[in-house]
Amino acid sequence: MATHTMIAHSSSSALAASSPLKETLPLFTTRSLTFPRKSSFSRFRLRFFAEKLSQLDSSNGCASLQDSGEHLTEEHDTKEESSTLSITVVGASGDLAKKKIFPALFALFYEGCLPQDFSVFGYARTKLTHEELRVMISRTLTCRIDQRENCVDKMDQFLKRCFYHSGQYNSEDDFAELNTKLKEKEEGKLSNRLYYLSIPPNIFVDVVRCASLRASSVNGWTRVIVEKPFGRDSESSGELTRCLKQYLTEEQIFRIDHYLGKELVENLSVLRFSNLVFEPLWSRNYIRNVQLIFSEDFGTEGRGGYFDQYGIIRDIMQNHLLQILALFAMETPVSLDAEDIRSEKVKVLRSMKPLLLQDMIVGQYKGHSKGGKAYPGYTDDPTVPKNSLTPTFAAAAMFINNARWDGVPFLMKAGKALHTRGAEIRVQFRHVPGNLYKKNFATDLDKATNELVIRVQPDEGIYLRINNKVPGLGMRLDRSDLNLLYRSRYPREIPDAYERLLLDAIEGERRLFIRSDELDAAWDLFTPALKELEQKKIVPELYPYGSRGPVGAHYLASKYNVRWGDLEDA
Ligand SMILES: NC(=O)C1=CN([C@@H]2O[C@H](COP(=O)(O)OP(=O)(O)OC[C@H]3O[C@@H](n4cnc5c(N)ncnc54)[C@H](OP(=O)(O)O)[C@@H]3O)[C@@H](O)[C@H]2O)C=CC1
Ligand SMILES: O=C1O[C@H](COP(=O)(O)O)[C@@H](O)[C@H](O)[C@H]1O
Repeated sequence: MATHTMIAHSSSSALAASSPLKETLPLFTTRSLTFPRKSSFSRFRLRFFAEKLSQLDSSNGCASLQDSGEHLTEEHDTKEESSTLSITVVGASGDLAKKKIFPALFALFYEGCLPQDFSVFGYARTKLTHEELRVMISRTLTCRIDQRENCVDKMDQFLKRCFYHSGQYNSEDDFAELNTKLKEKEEGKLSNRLYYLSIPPNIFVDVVRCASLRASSVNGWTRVIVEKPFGRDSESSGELTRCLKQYLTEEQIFRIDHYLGKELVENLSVLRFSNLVFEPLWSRNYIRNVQLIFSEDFGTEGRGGYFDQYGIIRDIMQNHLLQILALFAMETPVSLDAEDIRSEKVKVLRSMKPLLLQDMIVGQYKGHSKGGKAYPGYTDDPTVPKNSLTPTFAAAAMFINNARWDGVPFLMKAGKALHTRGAEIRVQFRHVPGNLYKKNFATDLDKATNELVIRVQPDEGIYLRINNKVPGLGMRLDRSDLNLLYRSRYPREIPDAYERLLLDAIEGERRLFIRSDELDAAWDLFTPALKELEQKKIVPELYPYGSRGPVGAHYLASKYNVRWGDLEDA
């Protein structure tokens, strides 16, 4: 086994710079309001400082901090001026890079969240000039609604910092050339380098090998953001981790799950741990079931080739929904530090029962015509085999074997080509014992339990469904929502998940990235059922494009005496 690592390849000062200990955050003391080096300091804490200084303006918290130069120490200024950040987007010609990564980087620049001295490199095989890359990127850049005035100038400034290098993913020479170009931009300053692997997973290791051996920073940190999928099962995921760790330390690997960067997912812990009214209810004593629901109103159009190798369980459930579940169900972490939170997530994942085939159902969408328009079936995609059994829909019931959650079904449902697009967490509470008002409900009492809904997207919001009296002389009860709709409460645009996660990676904040033991625990829960599904060649239930999905999902829920909450909203 090769023993090179980015650290081994670097000088001793690089070793120090990339050591986790070096990235430990200095503590805030009231004696002096000294800011630590910004690049090693989480935005989370910078906000804390900023609030202390009453300088947080109405932006997302970065511009005000850049503007607060007079409060920074000389030491900070010197370090900031003498360091550079190079962000290399590997797979720059691809869908994700264009759709999400470049726009997120621009948004960070626009908000003043990137360091003074940064450059962005695109790397891919496609032959492009710097100018062609800039034209490509410029098509997807947008400005925040409330600050449009200087948008064009800002875009120009950003695009001037963007460069392109064409190369093969397995060529050390091509990465050595990239290294030369990066060094030109870095001008001998302390250089921090971030690689974003926006490429298919089969070339992750090649890129990491070439980048680590030939294009890692010699005097600053080098970090690599790895996109999903992290393997197809426990074995392949373990193998990927082993291969990556030949070249990188765990601290250098930032495994991204972009759902963790979504505003409402971030808010989950705040809701739970900062409101006395929720935490006491957060257990089997009061919660009847929890539902994690993801739906898209479009199919796998354009991504059929990728999707067919993975399917909806690996694409959405094993990562996005399971991560939300872990945050929802974990015990209170010792602190908000990344390792404390991630350790609690691992604990709860390891307390879960691996998914059983009898606790899941799978579906696949078929072609459908509606309003004179024909919608294709999954297997109509030319990149998908005609006899594919890959699920585009799945529902599953999972359980946590610990004192808090014993017996509570956690139901997941995820599907493509459904009637609507959305992601939400639904918490259905138990009945009020000996309900005084049993006979005053017009509807079935079973529907009259409280429900807390955290709507991740679209129309981000949190609402609590309660029972109330209908005004009038009679005594009829109704259900209403106490509704925190973000659009009304916070009219400012919510940053995209990729913005938050990119900024965190730049700042070395690992809280929202997946640690390797979390990943192992997540795969252990799904691998046996996935294998059985494939070995037994289970045929998915067909559902029409644009429908509510297979009826099997209702049978699964009713087996655990649950009704899907989203259907009652409809
Ligand atoms: N697109 C999305 O919405 C999402 C994507 N992801 C993940 O992000 C990563 C990138 O996704 P996406 O941009 O859609 O991927 P693409 O298929 O668009 O690939 C990105 C780039 O990689 C190169 N590439 C593609 N296929 C191969 C191949 N077989 N061998 C070598 N190079 C190849 C191409 O660049 P060139 O030919 O110029 O070298 C391409 O532009 C993937 O891991 C994906 O799973 C995760 C969440 C959402
Ligand atoms: O990771 C993925 O996520 C997207 C959905 O992301 P969203 O932020 O638009 O909700 C999904 O379409 C894709 O299949 C999957 O790979």
